Amino acid sequence: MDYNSRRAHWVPLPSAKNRGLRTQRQAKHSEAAWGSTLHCQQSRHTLSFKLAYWYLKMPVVRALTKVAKKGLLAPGCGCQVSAVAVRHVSFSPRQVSNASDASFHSVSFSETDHPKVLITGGLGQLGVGLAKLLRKRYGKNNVILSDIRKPPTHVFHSGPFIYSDILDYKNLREIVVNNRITWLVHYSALLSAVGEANVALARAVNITGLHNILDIAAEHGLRLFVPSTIGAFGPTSPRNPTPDLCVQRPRTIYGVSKVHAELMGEYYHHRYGLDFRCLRYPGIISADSQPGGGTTDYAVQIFHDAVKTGKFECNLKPDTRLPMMYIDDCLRATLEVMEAPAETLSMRTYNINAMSFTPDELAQEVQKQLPDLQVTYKIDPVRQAIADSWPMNFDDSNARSDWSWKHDYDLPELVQTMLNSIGSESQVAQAN
Ligand SMILES: NC(=O)C1=CN([C@@H]2O[C@H](COP(=O)(O)OP(=O)(O)OC[C@H]3O[C@@H](n4cnc5c(N)ncnc54)[C@H](O)[C@@H]3O)[C@@H](O)[C@H]2O)C=CC1
Ligand SMILES: CC(=O)[C@H](N)C(=O)O
Repeated sequence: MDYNSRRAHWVPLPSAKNRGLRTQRQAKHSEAAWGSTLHCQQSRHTLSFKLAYWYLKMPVVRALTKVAKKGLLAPGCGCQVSAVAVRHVSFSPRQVSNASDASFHSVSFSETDHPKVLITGGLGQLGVGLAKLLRKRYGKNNVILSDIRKPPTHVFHSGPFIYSDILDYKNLREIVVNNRITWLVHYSALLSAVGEANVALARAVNITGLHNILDIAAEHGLRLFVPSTIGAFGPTSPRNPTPDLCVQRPRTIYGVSKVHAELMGEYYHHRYGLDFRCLRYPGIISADSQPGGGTTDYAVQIFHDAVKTGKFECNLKPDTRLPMMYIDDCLRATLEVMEAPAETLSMRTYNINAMSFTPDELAQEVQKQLPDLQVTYKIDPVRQAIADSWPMNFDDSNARSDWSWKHDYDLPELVQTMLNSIGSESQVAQAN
């Protein structure tokens, strides 16, 4: 499906004619200039010229180039320059033409049935759980977790793990090529609160890193999943509920980087046929993995503190309403949207939702199970300002109608599941 849908969605370069060119000779020069502009734009990325050299040296690509050149230089029949020829000769999001991708990296139907998945930033709150789910479905060795951190022993022994820094383009490409990756799940990011504490790093990881990912995915014909977030909206967005399409003016570097990711992914989809898929996650709540420095982290911490100490100090005001989701729903949604036939996706970026609550409502639900829990409030002004600019309720009707998204966990099930899980963990810890 991938390769065919890429072809179907592929949008050609503006033809020489459209760019107001008169002769084929000019057309040829213009194509070269267009290509070199792209190359110049990429000049900050190391290896660009080396790769262009490598590309020209490859015999099959060279042959394709010849054929394409013939197309461009064909006698003046009045025909428009062939889109395919243009694509073969000069065009690439980074440095390798899509034509060569089609020849060397196209995803066959059988590979699509059993994707070979790479997860970046896989040691955070969500990656290990996603790897577990995908490995169940596609086989242990078909899902590679990666991160820049050292994996804990149980993760290291649970399936393939590899070091990958998304800021290192060459390292990423090597992993994708050597492991014949067909799907890329891009989880690396700095979340909202840590992002505000280190804007330069957040910009590098969330924006420059994403550029590497997009180019790798486009060059190698990968299906690419990049999560977005409720944080991609801001104070001028409608907040109750927030639809898929509306004003997006976030006030955090995290939110800005995620809007950038949504737009770049959709642009690459329309421009190069990249099979980009994106879900805007609410705050995700999980028992056996810790959140990585976000605004919604309180909704995880309350469970641990309730079980361990019976006391919880909340860093958001009691009436701060935010959309939330249990991790199993989030991971299943990710799998479902990745498996959804392309024709069911009327959009490439969808809101998904499950529930919406305030710290006070969450505390009351926990107190139904643990009546002695004491909750106090000590507001973190940074997190509070962020939360006040985010959606209170999320409209995910498009996901529900297009690819049948449906959540399983509401607030009572979430609380019960979290307490059971953390309770049994702490019993095991005490027994040891
Ligand atoms: N957890 C949540 O509530 C939500 C998460 N998301 C998105 O889902 C994705 C995964 O989220 P989490 O697992 O919660 O994030 P996390 O913060 O727990 O994990 C992110 C991972 O990225 C890694 N990383 C940082 N710099 C890197 C680099 N240069 N190269 C490779 N990896 C690097 C970190 O080591 C970390 O393990 C993120 O993109 C996040 O924005 C979106 C909405 C909600
Ligand atoms: C909702 C998110 O994207 C994340 N959990 C955060 O709070 O930053």
